[in-house]
Amino acid sequence: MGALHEGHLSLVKEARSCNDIVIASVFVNPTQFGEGEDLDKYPRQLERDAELLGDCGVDHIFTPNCDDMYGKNYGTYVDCKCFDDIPESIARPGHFRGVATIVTKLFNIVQPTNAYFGQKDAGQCVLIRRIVEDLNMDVNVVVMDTIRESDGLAKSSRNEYLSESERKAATIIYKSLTAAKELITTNPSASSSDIIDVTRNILNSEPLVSEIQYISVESMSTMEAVSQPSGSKDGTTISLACVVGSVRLIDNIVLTD
Ligand SMILES: Nc1ncnc2c1ncn2[C@@H]1O[C@H](COP(=O)(O)OP(=O)(O)OP(=O)(O)O)[C@@H](O)[C@H]1O
Ligand SMILES: CC(C)(CO)[C@@H](O)C(=O)[O-]
Ligand code: BAL
Repeated sequence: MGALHEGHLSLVKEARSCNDIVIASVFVNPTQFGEGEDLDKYPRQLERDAELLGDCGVDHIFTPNCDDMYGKNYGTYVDCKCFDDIPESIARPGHFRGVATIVTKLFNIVQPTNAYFGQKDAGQCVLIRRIVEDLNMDVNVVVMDTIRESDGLAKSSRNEYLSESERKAATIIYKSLTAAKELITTNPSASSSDIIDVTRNILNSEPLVSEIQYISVESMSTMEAVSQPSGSKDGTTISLACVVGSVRLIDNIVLTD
């Protein structure tokens, strides 16, 4: 969606090193924003983005406007029902419908061999793999690790909204996730509810965390909640969404592979 940072550029660089032609899309997709969310204030800096993408050797930048993507009579949406109950979907109703729709449109327009996404948006990655499978799309989905600031905060375009004190406070997110990882490392049979309690207590220790929307331990391949990571046949992640000051941030880390 633009306002590019090293997280986005890591996807572009990997694409550049593995493909003949690289196309980057920059589009702030209105259908994935709910009412009262930050669609209008989302940072838009196309000139700077184009320079950064050029420096990474991108061949083409696709920057449609809203009318190009959703004309007057637009009426088709991709709705992945099995995603309705995951916490990010409950926190942002309609979000994944917007994501599934725009990604389907981008895939149809660009017809990529490989498409690159970031693990930071864990639910999005699982959703995209799901629509590719369900709708028989001939695209290889590649998921890249989350790129972080030196203090652990996941890079995000929304970090720009944080004041100085909120930016410092936001480091609690990664601290709380690494504490969860430590617990499962020292006690492999820990239950998800114990892991979530540890994470929640650490987040609650930071006064600038004004709301915890969810903390969940889930299967990495389906995003379904698991009650005990060691009992899961899949790898598991812990994901959370919280509000620092008035800025909503998400993050996740792998608990078990
Ligand atoms: N820190 C990061 N590390 C790796 N990939 C990332 C990172 N941040 C974003 N991405 C990936 O870049 C792609 C485009 O993301 P998008 O344009 O929505 O940016 P964003 O930084 O996730 O925005 P925001 O966090 O403000 O929602 C997505 O696949 C996303 O997962
Ligand atoms: C789905 C997406 C990757 C399409 O560019 C983007 O809109 C995003 O990260 O939400
Ligand atoms: N990558 C997530 C975009 C969003 O928050 O809408």
